[in-house]
Amino acid sequence: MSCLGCFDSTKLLGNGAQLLETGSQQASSVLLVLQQNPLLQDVCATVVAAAGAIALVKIFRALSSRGIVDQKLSRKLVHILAGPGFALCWPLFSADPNARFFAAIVPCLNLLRVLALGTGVIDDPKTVNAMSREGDKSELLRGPLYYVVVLLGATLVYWRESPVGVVVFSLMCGGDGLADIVGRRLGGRHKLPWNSSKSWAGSGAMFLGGSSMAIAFIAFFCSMGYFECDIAAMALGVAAIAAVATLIESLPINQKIDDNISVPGTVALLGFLLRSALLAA
Ligand SMILES: Nc1ccn([C@@H]2O[C@H](COP(=O)(O)OP(=O)(O)OP(=O)(O)O)[C@@H](O)[C@H]2O)c(=O)n1
Ligand SMILES: C/C(=C\CO)CCC[C@H](C)CCC[C@H](C)CCCC(C)C
Repeated sequence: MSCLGCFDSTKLLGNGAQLLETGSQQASSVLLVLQQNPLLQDVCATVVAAAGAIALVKIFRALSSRGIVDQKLSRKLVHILAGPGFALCWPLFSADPNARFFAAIVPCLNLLRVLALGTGVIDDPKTVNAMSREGDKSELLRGPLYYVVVLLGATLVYWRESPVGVVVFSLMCGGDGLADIVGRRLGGRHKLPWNSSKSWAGSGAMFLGGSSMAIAFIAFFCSMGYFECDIAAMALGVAAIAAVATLIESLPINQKIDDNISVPGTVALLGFLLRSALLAA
């Protein structure tokens, strides 16, 4: 009896393998065209990063508006993920000296978005909730605004040429972001003697999270050939900077100076002073 419902699994696998081969050939030819056309490559990379930014915020807008993720946690997760997510797009851009200006378009667009949301030009309470502590749109004109400006600065000033830029966003995103999440949950009674609103657990998370993200990204960028580095010397330099930035973040000053200013500012200053350690060949 012929089995009408049966299928030739061998033929199906063969077709699948053929499809995969065709797809990879097409992908290779697209990559070849992009490599031969830096302008097109940078435009495509900008579109990918911009789309990623939109997707990230939309995901946490949906999660926080459905109550799946607490609003404060949503804000911190966007804070932790946006910066490294953006930096992971940097290798998509060409080696052209103007590539950084294309990459800078992404934080610029988000700067405009944050300004429009924070001033009410765009009325989108759910997105405001995903990026604010209490849902007050004017809050976006502080932390989130400074955050995007820092990413813009790291892109234009440091780009893929200096590990200082990596340390700047790593300590702002992976450090300060994690300090909040860990500190709120594990901070408990072990508060800092000089700041009862912050804890050893939070500061420990800031140091470990920020320095780990920085070392990981610098090792990645070194492997991409963006800059030479002696991993041991670089790790020491990162640890020293992370320790000072952690101390600054722990001070009771964030009512006067936002952490998204004090932490990156400290790193930029120390990075300049320690640039030889970070770039030791
Ligand atoms: N070193 C730290 C940092 C934060 N926290 C915990 O995280 C909460 C929020 O920390 P803070 O940095 O003040 O958060 P925000 O200012 O809201 O966050 P952002 O830096 O994004 O402005 C603190 O109240 C505290 O419970 C902590 O225990 N130890
Ligand atoms: C709530 C935030 C900070 C408060 O401390 C973070 C605000 C995030 C910005 C609105 C979005 C920034 C997007 C990046 C510039 C690009 C990300 C791209 C990537 C592919 C996710």
